[in-house]
Amino acid sequence: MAEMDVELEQGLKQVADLIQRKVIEPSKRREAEETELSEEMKLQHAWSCNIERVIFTEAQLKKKVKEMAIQISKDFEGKQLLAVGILTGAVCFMTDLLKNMLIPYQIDFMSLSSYGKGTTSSGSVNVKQDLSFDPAGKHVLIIEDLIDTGNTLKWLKSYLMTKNCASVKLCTLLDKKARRTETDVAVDYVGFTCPDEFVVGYGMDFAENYRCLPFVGCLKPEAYQ
Ligand SMILES: O=P(O)(O)OC[C@H]1O[C@H](OP(=O)(O)OP(=O)(O)O)[C@H](O)[C@@H]1O
Ligand code: HPA
Repeated sequence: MAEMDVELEQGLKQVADLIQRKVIEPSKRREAEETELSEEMKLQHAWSCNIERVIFTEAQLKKKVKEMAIQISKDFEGKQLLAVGILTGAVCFMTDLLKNMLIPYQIDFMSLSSYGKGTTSSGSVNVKQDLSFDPAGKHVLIIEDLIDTGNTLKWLKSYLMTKNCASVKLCTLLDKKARRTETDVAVDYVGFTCPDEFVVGYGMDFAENYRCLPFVGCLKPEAYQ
């Protein structure tokens, strides 16, 4: 069995054991059965054992995303909005953001990568999947989970400029300002400034894991080894 599968298996056993031993209260078990997992149970989630610290809780994310959706809806009112999500990290943020929008929009995706399995940018952007239709004439809103060096965004903005879009704006949930090397790229909507740590959860990964966590946190050093 792969190392991560063993960890997952162990995590699930821990949760089952806590329920069996009634460490988790019956009322909370009922909540879990009704699909609204309690905060404690979420922290017991299989991969949460590798989390050193929760940086943004689910409640904080929910509130911020709603505020952002309202602001964006006001700014794009009356415009043909095309929301372009950058796979894969932005999926959780994007779906929550769009669910809270008050105006109509179209959706498309691009898949880009510059991190691979590590925690540092390779510096070059790899297009794994391009837009599926022509964005010409549309007001494009790029939706990112996180801006780190700014390399991906700089490349993306100049790429979309060649497509005759009416405008190109950028929205990100997290901005790691301290790590920016591309300082001349404007970010139009930012959820939170992110500490200079490698973060996971709410769509963000380390080697494709942890995207499923409902909060944003940083990993224990041993989880990288
Ligand atoms: O500002 P930068 O240094 O360019 O980093 C930001 C990019 O890195 C992350 O994607 P990643 O390559 O990790 O792919 P993923 O979304 O599939 O996890 C993130 O979603 C951004 O697209
Ligand atoms: N977490 C996940 N993916 C990333 C990060 C991060 O902190 N920085 C750039 N890509």
